[in-house]
Amino acid sequence: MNTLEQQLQKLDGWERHQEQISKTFGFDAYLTGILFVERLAAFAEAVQHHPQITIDHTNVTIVWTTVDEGKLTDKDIDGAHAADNLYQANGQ
Ligand SMILES: C[C@H](O)[C@H](O)[C@H]1CNC2=NC(N)=NC(=O)C2=N1
Repeated sequence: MNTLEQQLQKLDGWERHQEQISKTFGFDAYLTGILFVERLAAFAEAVQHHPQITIDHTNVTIVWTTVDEGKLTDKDIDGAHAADNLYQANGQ
C-alpha cells in the first residue's frame, strides 16, 4: 500500500512545508513559462484542483495543498506529477 508519505518520497525536487508541497520550474523564456502555466491551469480545471502559482520572470513556482481539507492529499501528489510531466513535455 502506498501511503501519502511514500508517494511524497517518490516526487523529485518537491519541497514539503507543513501541509504544502512546492517546486520552482525554470524556463528559457518568459512566454515558455506562461505556456506551462496555461497547460497546468487547464489540468487544474479538468480535475477541479487548483495550485497556487507565482510567476517571477522565467521562474514559475507551483504550490499544492488541498484547501478544503487543510492538508496534503492524493490530489496534490497527482498535481505535482502533472506539473512535472507538463514541464518535461515543454522540452525543458
Ligand atoms: C468545489 C471545488 O471543486 C473545490 O472547492 C475545489 C476547487 N479547487 C481546489 N483546489 C485546491 N488546491 N484545493 C481544494 O480543496 C480545492 N477545492
